[in-house]
Amino acid sequence: MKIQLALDRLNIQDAIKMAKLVETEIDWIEVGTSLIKEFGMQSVKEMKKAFPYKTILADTKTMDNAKYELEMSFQAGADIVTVMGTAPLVTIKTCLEIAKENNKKIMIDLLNTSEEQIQALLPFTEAIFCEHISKDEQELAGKSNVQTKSRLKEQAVIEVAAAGGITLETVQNLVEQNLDVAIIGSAITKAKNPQETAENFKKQIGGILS
Ligand SMILES: O=C(CO)[C@H](O)[C@H](O)COP(=O)(O)O
Repeated sequence: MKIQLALDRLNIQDAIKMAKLVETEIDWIEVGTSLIKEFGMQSVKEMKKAFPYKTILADTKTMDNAKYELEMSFQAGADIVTVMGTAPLVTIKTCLEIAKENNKKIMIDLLNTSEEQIQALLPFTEAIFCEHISKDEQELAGKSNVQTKSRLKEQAVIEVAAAGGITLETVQNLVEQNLDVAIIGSAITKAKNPQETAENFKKQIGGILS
């Protein structure tokens, strides 16, 4: 399982510093929606410049304007861009086309996506699917990833990620389900010792698989 470091609610320089601290323990770097909203595509450009050999995910959470938003993100240096599963199918299909033209990928964020829509999306096997519990659901409705039981891998040959409040304790649940990407934000970025925490995540994931 890969670790995607989610960088949110930081300025660009602090986000780069955080990623440098844990660079060797993580696989992909996510430029979080909050950075993109606050600093625009500059945040993606600077992250790619600082980490040219890492996979950079731009968490644009695209809902519309697929061609414009994806081309802009890929030009800025993103390797993967997110689109919401609740977006119209034509938007998601266009995201896939633009990603293919650029030899890049998309991640479909399934936050609040109906079962019917998920079934319509499963044939898009080139995409990565993300089971996501939002900040508001975590903080205001008491949901956590320890409850996530993804059925996606039983239904299609796809890469599946999980996001939302993942901790050293709850990551085991994802490993046991054979998920492909653990998206981890605050458990690392807000830790007293981010480097040690990232190392522990890596050990935890590696330890269970070996
Ligand atoms: O997409 C996000 C917020 O919308 C975050 O990337 C995701 O929730 C991971 O961060 P954390 O581990 O802090 O929940």
